[in-house]
Amino acid sequence: RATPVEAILGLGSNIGDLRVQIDCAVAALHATPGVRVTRHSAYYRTAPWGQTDQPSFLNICIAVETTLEPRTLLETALRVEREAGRVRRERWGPRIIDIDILFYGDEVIDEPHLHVPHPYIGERAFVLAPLADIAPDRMIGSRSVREAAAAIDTSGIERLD
Ligand SMILES: Nc1nc2nc(S)n(CCO)c2c(=O)[nH]1
Repeated sequence: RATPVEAILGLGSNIGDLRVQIDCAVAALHATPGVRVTRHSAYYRTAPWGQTDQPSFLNICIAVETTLEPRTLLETALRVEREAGRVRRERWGPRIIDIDILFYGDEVIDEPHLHVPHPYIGERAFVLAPLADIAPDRMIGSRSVREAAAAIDTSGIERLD
């Protein structure tokens, strides 16, 4: 596409050196032609959501300016996960790195493996907390990210300095 659009990505890791793997994934995304990282949230240590008998996660959100189409951005995220050594096993099991596309401009996309805005944003404190650092005024349904982050139980979320 000719004009860049802002996309918001969520990254998580709960195996290995969490911070190194998150930082390497961000660097790999930034090094991708057509992707420029413009904002980075704080790091959060977060209790596992979904399958809870696994190690806690490190989560962030980043904003990127991208000229890649949504499907190509998804393929880029999957490539970065593979290059970090991710082997897709259990659907919600532990992983070296997980990259979710949370928003792509204001587009609504419902295609196989590509659902944007990400369906669980409003229910996941591990997404809302870092998201509120970089996109507090984005809307999730009728609420802003800021409002949703203030309303959700963040007892399992720790902001790291
Ligand atoms: N705290 C936390 N729980 C999670 N459960 C899944 S699945 N994931 C992977 C992202 O969908 C996470 C995560 O990144 N953080």
